[in-house]
Amino acid sequence: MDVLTAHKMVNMNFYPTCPNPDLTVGAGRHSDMGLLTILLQDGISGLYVKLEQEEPENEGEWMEIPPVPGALVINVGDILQILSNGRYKSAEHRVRTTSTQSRVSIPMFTHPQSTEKIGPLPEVVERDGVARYRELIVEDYVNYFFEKSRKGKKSLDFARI
Ligand SMILES: O=C(O)CCC(=O)C(=O)O
Ligand SMILES: [Fe+2]
Repeated sequence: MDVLTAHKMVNMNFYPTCPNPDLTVGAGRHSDMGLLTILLQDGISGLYVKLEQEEPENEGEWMEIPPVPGALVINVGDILQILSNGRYKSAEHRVRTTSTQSRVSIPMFTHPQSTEKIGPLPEVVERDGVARYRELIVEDYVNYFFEKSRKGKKSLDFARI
């Protein structure tokens, strides 16, 4: 792996109002698969990010990411976590709906080409003294990611040594 070419994909999400938001899943808890996600939210809140689990007092806590006019949300994805040997952690997030306002969001996902072989970058492995993820072909990770019903960040188990 010399140079990674980042591919981009833009999605548009529409979350209609739900009479009982507690009984609906807007977007279930997941991490994005790729490198970085650049997310534009409209003015309606609903996005939550799970706080890092290394801090035990925060275990299980979700933090709301309120929309800020003119601001973009940048999320780290699983493949960046693998490349950085775990230094950058992919952000587990979910979206809740509301009973009063529908919501639109536009994420732009970036990811390496599907034929690319990736793994923790050698410089980082040398520094850390250990590789925490194995080498894999991006396409295999993509397939695993979409085949498994994703529970939070479970899909990263595929790459973990
Ligand atoms: O609607 C949002 O704010 C986030 C959407 C999302 O997580 C995704 O499309 O992967
Ligand atoms: Fe997402």
